[in-house]
Amino acid sequence: MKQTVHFGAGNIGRGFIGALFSESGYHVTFVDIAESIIHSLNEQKSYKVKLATDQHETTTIKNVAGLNNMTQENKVIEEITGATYLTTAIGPNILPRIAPLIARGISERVYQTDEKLYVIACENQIGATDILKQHILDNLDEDTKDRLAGRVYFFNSAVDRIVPIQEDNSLDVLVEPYYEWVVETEEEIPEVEGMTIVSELAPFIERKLFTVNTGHAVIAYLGYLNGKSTIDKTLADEAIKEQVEATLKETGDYLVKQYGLKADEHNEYIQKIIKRFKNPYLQDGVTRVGRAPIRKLGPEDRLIRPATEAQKAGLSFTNLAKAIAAALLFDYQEDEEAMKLQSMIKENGMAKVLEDVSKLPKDSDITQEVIKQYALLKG
Ligand SMILES: NC(=O)C1=CN([C@@H]2O[C@H](COP(=O)(O)OP(=O)(O)OC[C@H]3O[C@@H](n4cnc5c(N)ncnc54)[C@H](O)[C@@H]3O)[C@@H](O)[C@H]2O)C=CC1
Ligand SMILES: O=P(O)(O)OC[C@H]1O[C@](O)(CO)[C@@H](O)[C@@H]1O
Repeated sequence: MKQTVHFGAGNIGRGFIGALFSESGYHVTFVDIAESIIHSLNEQKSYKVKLATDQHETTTIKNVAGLNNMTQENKVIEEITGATYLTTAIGPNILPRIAPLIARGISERVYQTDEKLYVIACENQIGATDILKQHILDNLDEDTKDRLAGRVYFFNSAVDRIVPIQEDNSLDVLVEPYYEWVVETEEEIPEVEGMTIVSELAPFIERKLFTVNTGHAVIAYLGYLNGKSTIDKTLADEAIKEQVEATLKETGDYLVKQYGLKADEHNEYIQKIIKRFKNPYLQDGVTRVGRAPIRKLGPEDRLIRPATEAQKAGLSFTNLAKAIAAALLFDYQEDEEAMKLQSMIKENGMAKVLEDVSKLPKDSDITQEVIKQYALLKG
């Protein structure tokens, strides 16, 4: 049986990427630090993926196992030597932490076999695989680096499926029915059901990140500010829905201009995404979707990049500035980044935070607009 190794046995790992590999006839080894998940995977050897629909259609995912990357390093290395694919869905901030072990696996592998290994990071970040690749290269010696060509391939990708935090401790995962996994390559690669291959990822990942993720972030931060618990409940508020649409009009104007999209088709895409957000079965918490606001306020991420690109293109960014202001007001106590952001704002002021976190010059028009919107939102 073909083998794949997937780092991150969380919501997207089990509910999306690992499930697609299993359905495509692969044995999937999940690698994670959560011992309870690893234990359950090895005990049960299967789990269920349930669709968030009226019918709750359920699929059993088989041929799965788990390894702990902290306590079973040698076994992880062994699995990497025998795998066809190595994927991650672990969170962009964690990639540097798993790169040394992946590098050790690759170092063993390239001296044992000429079989090809395909590495794909499935994270909400532009160029996530490039970033992972660089961390892996930093952990390889020159001889090993020379052996990568023709043996180890790195492809960027965009992943789109809403998988909320799961209610109980079971391995089973509730997921939305929609999914899209786009992988950038011109190589002929072994087929994986549900994987779409493109030669240029930029339009796909920007369209997804600046529609699904920007829209989601606006709902999460405004929902949080207005005391709402979930995404669907927030969208039921007409004023917030209008604000989401106004923000997606701004990202849409940039995307249409940048990638020559057809405006009416893009509007349909926006409406389709908003319909996905309304799914009442997901019960997706605003605090999950708003998680890690420092990452989300990064210069290349879902709020800042569309604002800076809109500004460069002479387009409106007022609603994006309001979304950024709402993110700066996300003071959810259980979110480490939210707490850090709040103390940074308290200590240094907003303009300095936007300079440090978002790489926006203090006197930029976006910064000035965010400060204005922040005051309006705070009331
Ligand atoms: N949940 C969703 O709807 C979507 C998530 N994504 C992206 O997928 C990635 C994963 O997200 P989720 O699955 O939602 O997160 P999650 O929190 O459910 O899963 C992450 C997993 O990584 C594990 N992990 C954390 N640190 C680790 C370490 N040092 N070593 C090994 N394992 C470690 C955790 O134990 C957890 O099982 C993120 O980049 C996210 O942006 C992308 C599209 C959809
Ligand atoms: O996973 P992140 O980057 O923290 O952000 C949450 C976002 O990602 C998703 O999990 C799916 O793309 C959305 O639910 C949401 O837009």
